Amino acid sequence: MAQTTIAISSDFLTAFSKLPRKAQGKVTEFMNKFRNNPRSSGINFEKIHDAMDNKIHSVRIDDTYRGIVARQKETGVYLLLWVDHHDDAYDWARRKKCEINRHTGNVQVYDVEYSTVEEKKPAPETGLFIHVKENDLLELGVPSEQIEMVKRIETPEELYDLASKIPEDAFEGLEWIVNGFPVQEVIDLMSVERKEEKTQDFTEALQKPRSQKSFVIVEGEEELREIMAAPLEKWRVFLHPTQRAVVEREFNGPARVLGGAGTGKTVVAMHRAKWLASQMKEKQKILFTTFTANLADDIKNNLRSICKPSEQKRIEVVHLDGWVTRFLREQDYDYTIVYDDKLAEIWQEAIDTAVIDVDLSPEFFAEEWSKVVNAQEAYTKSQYLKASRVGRGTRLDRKKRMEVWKVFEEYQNLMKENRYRDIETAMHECRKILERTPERMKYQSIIVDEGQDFGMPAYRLLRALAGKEHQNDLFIVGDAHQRIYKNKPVLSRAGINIRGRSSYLKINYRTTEEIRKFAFGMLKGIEFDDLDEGNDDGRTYQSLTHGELPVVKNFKDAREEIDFLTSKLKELTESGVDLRNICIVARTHKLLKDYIGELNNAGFRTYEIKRSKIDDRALEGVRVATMHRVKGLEFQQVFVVAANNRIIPLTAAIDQEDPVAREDARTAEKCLLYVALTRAQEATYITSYGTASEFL
Ligand SMILES: Nc1ncnc2c1ncn2[C@@H]1O[C@H](COP(=O)(O)OP(=O)(O)OP(=O)(O)O)[C@@H](O)[C@H]1O
Repeated sequence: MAQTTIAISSDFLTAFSKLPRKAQGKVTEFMNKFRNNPRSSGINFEKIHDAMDNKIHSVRIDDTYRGIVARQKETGVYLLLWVDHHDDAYDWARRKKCEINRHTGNVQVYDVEYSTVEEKKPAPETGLFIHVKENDLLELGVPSEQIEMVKRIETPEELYDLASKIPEDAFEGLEWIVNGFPVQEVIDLMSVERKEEKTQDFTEALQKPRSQKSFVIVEGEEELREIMAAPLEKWRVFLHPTQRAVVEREFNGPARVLGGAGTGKTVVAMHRAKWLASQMKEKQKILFTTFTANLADDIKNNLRSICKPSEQKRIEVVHLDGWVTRFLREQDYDYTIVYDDKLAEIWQEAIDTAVIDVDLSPEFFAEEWSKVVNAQEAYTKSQYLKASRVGRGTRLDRKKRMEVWKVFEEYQNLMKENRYRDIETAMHECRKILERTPERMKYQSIIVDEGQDFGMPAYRLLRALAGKEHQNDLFIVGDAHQRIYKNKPVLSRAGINIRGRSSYLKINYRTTEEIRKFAFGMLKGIEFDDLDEGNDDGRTYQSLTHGELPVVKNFKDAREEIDFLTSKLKELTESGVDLRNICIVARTHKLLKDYIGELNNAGFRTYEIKRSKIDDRALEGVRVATMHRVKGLEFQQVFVVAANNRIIPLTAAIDQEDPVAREDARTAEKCLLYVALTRAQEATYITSYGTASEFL
């Protein structure tokens, strides 16, 4: 007797999630029984007589519910495909086939009724896929029985209506084509993991990454319990082949993964951490680091839900500033790291103290310090005088540079006197300590999320922390389109060579295609880097879902805007949307406070998302956050409010005397809007009053 393999499909989990809680309990109970012995008599494993596929059977959950299972007898594979009321489950099952695709080698579930009832008339000239050769459709994974049906599709809407009937992977390929991508490019994308040998053995076919996008093999009781506990958190179980290809790969050195908003970069980074941890030797450790503190906490929680305790204990998750502060404290380093307002005060004092012959603003000095001194470690006068100023817009001749240096000298003195450090100088000092003590603890692997926001000192520190280049040393995910802080890294200049180890994620799992396109439109005409020396045009990128276009509204005054907002919130709650899944996003904290006041007055409880606190969805209230704080998060509905002139872009942020810095700041403001809009899963509203933002 062949060994038994039990796998659950993604669709089964979706169907399961829709059952009443009591029925879910029964299904879970059944699943345990089934896992122990699918052949036991209590399972009531029955053939469905008029089913198209003789592998498809029903199983009895209770008097009301039935599960649908495909069995390949010879291999002992059981695939749990669906669960529903008796009649509905049978209806679903009758039309289905579960097969290994002859061309792609993966397991597919699809509808065959259409191909038998359709009249055999020629496909219309206007068919969306009339230009695609039959062989190419087969290569994309369209089952031969569905070729005729696909050729008859005339509009994108017709294609979307067939989503549940076409195999998931083939549907994805067809959607890429509808969105204008060349057929060959789509075939290449879809066959990322294609192996030549084809199989008719379900056990083998389930191992293909393309099958693992839709099926998970149940290994043990604990794993089954966890899958069933959060059936809609598909990211924990099903990875896209393009995601799996970077998660489970041995890289000979640093690797970089780019991808637009919502393409699963964080998901990939987390699975990568788990995968590395699962094969690590005793005492080896992984550092998983991000730019923002609240995201690090989120990641910590999510890792807990996918990792075994033995894996978890090898992964340290901390935002890099937090790591630096802790490390320096452990070294008895007697300095406090200071930010924004405090730093601005020190710069002003340094300018006031130094007697200089140039008229430049505190912002100029701060930027020059970061972009030239810290970026190139030009900490002495002679180094600064020689340092490259490429990327700075204000020209400084040697004489002016010497004047600027006087302020830098004062700045360094003041920082020393007050026992202060800016974070980038602190990172530099961490690295120096590490270099002096090479035997000190290093990380076997480092994973970086939000890689676009780290600067050069951060990457040099990470390079030092990972030690000499080695297998799987650094794994960096990021997206320059979401750069909202001032840093701009060039990995190669920090000693991180990713050549030949670079990938793109192309599917947006979060937002609708309509929101994605609208948000991406904000960035039109801007050139973005790839965190290294190349560009990233973000072009090959699409969403899996569709919905309404973003709603853009301008009001006479703030009162009218808030009335719209509160009436919309009422409408949404009445239609069943939970306020916890809605986020109101404003450009500044001051504005946010006004909205919180207004919302509270109107009877809405609010929950503000803060810097170092996760968005705890157990707590009630409509979410409110600044644009910076929503980075990395997601909500069903997003309202970007006060999208007014002088607020987006924020005058204070773009008011820079250096022309390059000013242009960068304008780009960062657009990126902020892009980030805010792409947090939405289903709908976005952008409201303004008075004169609307010039970006709209
Ligand atoms: N393989 C997958 N299956 C199902 N859902 C997925 C998958 N990969 C990602 N997702 C979902 O897509 C959404 C976006 O994922 P994630 O936050 O990792 O993307 P990201 O690229 O890091 O986004 P951003 O850069 O916008 O912060 C999340 O809801 C995540 O659960």
